[in-house]
Parts: sequence; C-alpha cells; structure tokens
Amino acid sequence: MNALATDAVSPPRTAAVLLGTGVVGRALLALLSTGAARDIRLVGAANSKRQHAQPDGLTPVDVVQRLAAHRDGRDNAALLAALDDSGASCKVVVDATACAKEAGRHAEWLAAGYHVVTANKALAGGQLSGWRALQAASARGAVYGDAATVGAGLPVLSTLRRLRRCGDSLLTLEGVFSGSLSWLFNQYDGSRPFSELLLDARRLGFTEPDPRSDLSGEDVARKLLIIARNAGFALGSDEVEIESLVPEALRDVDTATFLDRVKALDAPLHARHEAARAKGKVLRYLARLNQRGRARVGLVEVDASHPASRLSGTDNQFALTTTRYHATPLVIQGPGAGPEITAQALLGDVLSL
Ligand SMILES: NC(=O)C1=CN([C@@H]2O[C@H](COP(=O)(O)OP(=O)(O)OC[C@H]3O[C@@H](n4cnc5c(N)ncnc54)[C@H](O)[C@@H]3O)[C@@H](O)[C@H]2O)C=CC1
Ligand SMILES: N[C@@H](CC=O)C(=O)O
Repeated sequence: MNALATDAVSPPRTAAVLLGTGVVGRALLALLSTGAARDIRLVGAANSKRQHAQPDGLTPVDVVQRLAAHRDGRDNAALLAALDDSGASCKVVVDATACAKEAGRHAEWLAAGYHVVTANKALAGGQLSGWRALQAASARGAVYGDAATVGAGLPVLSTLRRLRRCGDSLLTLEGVFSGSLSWLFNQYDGSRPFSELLLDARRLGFTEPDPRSDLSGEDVARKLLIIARNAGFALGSDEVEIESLVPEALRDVDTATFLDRVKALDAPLHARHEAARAKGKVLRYLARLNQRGRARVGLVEVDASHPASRLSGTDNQFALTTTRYHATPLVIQGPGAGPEITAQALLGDVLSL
C-alpha cells in the first residue's frame, strides 16, 4: 500500500469544516491545497445556502464548484457529524462568514469540544454576554483561534495575551484598526470620488460583505472591543462612541440599494477632506481607548507628525501603552485587510491547535 492510500484510510490528526466560501474562504481553500496544510483534512464546507460533507475528505480546490452543483441545504449537524466520523483527534470549525447567527454558535461548539477558528468578529466583538459565554466555553478546553479577527492576523492579540501572562496590563490603545478605511483615507485626496475608491476597496476584498460595516465604524468598534476584552476590560458594545460615515438616508436600505446610491458619500467626505486640508491636516479613522476605559472610534484630522498620517496601503496600526511599555507605546503595524493574509491567519490558528 502506498503512502497516499494509507493517508486516505487512516484518521487524520486534524479535521476541519469551513463555513463561508467567499473572498476569505476561497483564499483559505487555496492555502489548504498547499503543503503547509498537508496534515489537515477538510471534511466539509458550506456557504449560506449549500453544504457538502465527506468524512474521508474533500479536495479543497473542487469545493466551490461542488457546492454550486450540490443540492444539500444548510445543516450544521451534518458538518459536525463529518468531523466526528473522520476519526480525527483534533476537530475544528473554521468560520469565514460574517454571519452573526453562526458566530452565536461559537460558544456551543467550543463547549461540545470542537475547536473554533474564526475571521468572524460578531461574537467576540459583539455584546458582552457573548464574550462571557465564549470565555466560559473555552475554559473547558477547546481552543478559540481569533488571530484573523484583529489586524487580519497581525500579532496583536497574541502579543497582548503574552504581556498579560507576564503580569503587564494595557493602559491605553490607539490606532487605525480598519484595513479598508486605512486604504481609503491613505489615498483619498479629493481627485477621485470617495465612492469610486470604496468600490475598488470592495473589489480588492478589503471591505466587509456590506461595506457599511466598515464605514459605520461598527467593524472598527468590534476590533476595539476584542482587544480591550482580551486586555481585561469588561467593555460593553454600547460603551464605544462610534462616528458613522454612512449618511442617514443610506443606513436602513439593503446592500444593493446602498451600492446604487453610494455617490451620496462623496459630497460630505469631500467637505471633510477640504476642511482638514485647509489646516494642513489629513483624515484618518482612529480608534482610541483611554485609561478610564472610555472608547471612541471616528474620523479625526491629524497633522503630519501623527504616526497614522504616515501609513500606506491597508496598513493597520496598534499603539499599546502598558504598565511596562509606558514611555513610548509598543506599536504593531502592517497590512490589516486582504483575503490571502486573513486566510493565512486562519490556517496558522488551525496549525497551532
Ligand atoms: N476581507 C478581509 O480582509 C477580512 C475579513 N475578515 C472577516 O472574514 C469574514 C468573511 O469575509 P469575506 O470573505 O470578505 O466575506 P464574503 O461575503 O466574501 O463571504 C462570506 C461567505 O459566507 C457565506 N455565509 C454567509 N452566511 C453563512 C452561513 N450561515 N453558513 C455558511 N456560510 C455562510 C457566504 O455565502 C459567503 O460564501 C468576515 O467576518 C470578515 O469580517 C476578517 C479579517 C480580514
Ligand atoms: N473589512 C475589514 C477587514 C478585516 O477585518 C477591514 O477593512 O479592516
């Protein structure tokens, strides 16, 4: 019997199911086809409407096509059964959706012994009760892989947890936590309409499925909450002051209507840009948490000496002041959005289980 045949029948160490085959999910499927993922068996995959499960393994590159042809409706129980039937000792649900309903199941899966690796921030960055449920469930042994939820895998949460293990504490936090908003404001100079840049950012896979999640500040607030909570702040989602860049009239329409009327963003943002320019400043969407736990995310005029004025591309910047990094902050900076790096963060979390 050759090595390949042995692999096909013997249980893998790690079996995974993937929820979400959009921009990030597809990038992960590509990585799962590489040698780096040789020890991971993909036993199921799903999009919002269809799924396919096969305990002896799916070929990652065929998944999207198979889902298009497949008739199975959505039922997480069948995906979890495929994990159980694979015989793997390490069973993991990878959430590459933006679905709050799926995020709401993370604690339940952890409590049942499945590891969860997620790019979906809706639970950890949502209501405080959800965060608490997550903490209680992960205390039972299964691991919550959350590297992709902040900075698209930049080593922010891992660094913070390491500092805390050493007895250090976060005092303040400031920076640019959105890859798409960073990309937009790093290049917006008034020469092209803001809405055109936004559509480019969407095509490049930097925005959320509905770009209003970025423009409203909601996605930035989620990341701030995830960091703050990992640092020990019991911060409620209603305790973050959020400045939305979405005009009132576009807040309650569906995504397609928003995209049709996206030009409504242009005039107000052009005016903000001109006002900043007249003072020799630039616009940056900043997140801030001060020592008293006051949190705000919003558009700020910064001058050329501000570290955020010197970012490029989708760069995120996290400046952490702690009891031991207090004279100058510990700064973590680098690309903070994009399918490939986000997928790599997911793969990295699966491999470290
Ligand atoms: N694009 C980026 O740079 C980054 C994205 N993320 C997160 O990754 C997640 C996915 O983002 P994208 O791939 O850009 O979105 P997308 O809209 O391209 O893909 C979402 C996928 O989830 C599927 N889906 C929705 N509900 C589902 C359900 N109940 N069950 C199974 N599948 C379901 C959709 O059918 C689609 O395949 C989001 O939570 C986002 O915040 C995190 C870090 C960076
Ligand atoms: N839409 C998000 C993607 C990563 O979380 C962003 O722009 O940062």
